[in-house]
Parts: sequence; C-alpha cells; structure tokens
Amino acid sequence: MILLDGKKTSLEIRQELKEKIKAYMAKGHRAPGLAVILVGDDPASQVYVRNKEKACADVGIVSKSFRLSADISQQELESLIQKLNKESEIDGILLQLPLPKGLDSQRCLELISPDKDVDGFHPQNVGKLMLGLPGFRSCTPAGIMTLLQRYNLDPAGKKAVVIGRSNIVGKPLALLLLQANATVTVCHSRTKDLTKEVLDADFVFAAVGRAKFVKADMVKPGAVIVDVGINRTEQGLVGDCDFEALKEKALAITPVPGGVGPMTIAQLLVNTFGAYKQHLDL
Ligand SMILES: Nc1nc(=O)c2c([nH]1)NC[C@@H]1CN(c3ccc(C(=O)N[C@@H](CCC(=O)O)C(=O)O)cc3)C=[N+]21
Ligand SMILES: [Mg+2]
Repeated sequence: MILLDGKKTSLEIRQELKEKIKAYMAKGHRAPGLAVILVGDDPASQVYVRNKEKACADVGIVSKSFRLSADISQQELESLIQKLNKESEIDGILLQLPLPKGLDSQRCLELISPDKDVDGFHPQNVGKLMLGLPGFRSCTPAGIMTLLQRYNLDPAGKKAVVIGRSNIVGKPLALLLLQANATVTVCHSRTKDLTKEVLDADFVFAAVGRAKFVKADMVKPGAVIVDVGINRTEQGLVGDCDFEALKEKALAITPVPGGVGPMTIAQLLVNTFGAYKQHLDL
C-alpha cells in the first residue's frame, strides 16, 4: 500500500514556493499578500485559519487577518471585501466558510474580485473551470489532483467515483477528473446503489462528511482512495473512509489527518502566488 502523504507533499510544495517567492523579492518586488476573513468563533475554522496564517508566513506570503464578530452586518462585511478588492498589496482574499447564520455567503463570494479569488469560488472562476479555461481552481480539488500527480497516479481512462456533490469539493473535483480524462461518476444521498458504483471504481474520492462511511467491502482491491472527510469524533479526527480496514485493500490511500487537508492549504498558497504574479504583470 502506498500512503499518499499530503503532509510531506505539501511541505515539498511549500519549499518550492518559498524559493520562487524569494527569487521575486530578490528582484525588488513586494511580497505576495493574502487577506483572510474569519467571521465568528467556530473552533474548527479558527484552527484552519491559524494553519493558513502559519503556512503563509513560512513561504513568505504576508497574511492579513480580519477576525470579525459573528454579529457583523452583511453591509459591513461587504464593505471590507470592497476595500480589500482595491488594496494593491493584497493579491488574494479568502473568506472562511461557513459564515454565521444571517450572512449571505454567495453574495460575498460574488463580490470578491475574480483576480483575487484564490479559493476559486467566484462564478467567473467556476465557469472557467467548467470550460477548461485558466482561472483559480478550488483548493481542495486542485490539491488532490496535485497529490495524485506527485505519486504518478494518473486517472486517465480510469473509472473515478466521487461521493459528494458540494460546490467546494464534489462538483469541482468531478470536473478536474473529467479534464484529466477519467470516466467520472458523481454519487450522492439519492444514489440508488452506492456500493455498486463504488465497487466499480479505480479511484474513489470520499467527500460525504460522515466518519468511516466508506468500508472495505465497498471498494475494489487495488483502488486508489482519497479521503476528503474531516470528522471530529470521540476517537479524534476521523476521515470519511475506514482507513484501518481499507489500507489492506487499496493500492494507495490518503490518511486523515495528513492527507488532503495539508494539500488544500498548499494549493491556497500556490493560488495566491499565481494571483501575485498576475498582479505584478499588470
Ligand atoms: N473559504 C474557505 N476555503 C477553504 O479552503 C475552506 C473553508 N473556507 N472552510 C473550511 C474548509 C476546510 N478546509 C481545510 C483546510 C485545512 C485542513 C487541514 O489542515 N487539516 C489537517 C488537520 C487539521 C486539524 O487538526 O483539524 C489535516 O487534515 O491534516 C482541513 C480543512 C479548508 N476549507
Ligand atoms: Mg487530511
């Protein structure tokens, strides 16, 4: 079994990025900048945002965090986004999701300037993904594709099953897999025979949000398994896959933690560097 080590791969990507940024700065350019907006005090979001800040500092991206109270108005949040859209040293804007109740996340995401949308959530970038045009790609799906590439696991011509159809993972991942020439099936809560679909897959991507949802008897021996789940249980952090049982059967599998999560953050840094390069060229 090959352990798809997202932690190690993300550190490699960060090292590569660090050197590229250093080279730009040696030429006299400013540092790349990322604004991170966190509304409310959801503990999981706080962990993610802290991880993102640390990762930025590590590679030489200046991060500017905005921690806002959960009772901020839609108008105040929109004003902050509009202000950040205009700031020339801010290359990327990340609005941590989910937002507290009462705030309209879709409206906020559409307000972020597409050239600063390092999360790839703006309809313009989603449209570009759909069309196969260059644009920012959603970090979790793009990070997963990079992880597979770095382990030489090519889904071209293979059957890929994505479990979950969210706008931030399932749907964009299905499009990236299609672009990589996989034969893609997207499963969800209304899928009639999930086991039948998953048993057929060479590549399984689990993004359901239920601890150990994918069991060993659901997958074909020799499948590649990518676990996108992060479930906080009494036994600690658990993925959407039953790792202990699946590791005997899989050709390759991602652990949780240390799999997809760190790759998501690495991709955010890569996207921010991409935005920076575009902004320097303008
Ligand atoms: N605008 C926005 N963009 C996002 O990219 C975004 C978001 N909102 N909201 C929440 C989800 C989730 N997400 C993760 C990032 C890193 C880890 C990560 O580093 N995970 C570690 C474990 C960290 C822990 O202890 O919880 C790991 O898997 O090894 C997990 C999840 C980004 N998201
Ligand atoms: Mg993980």
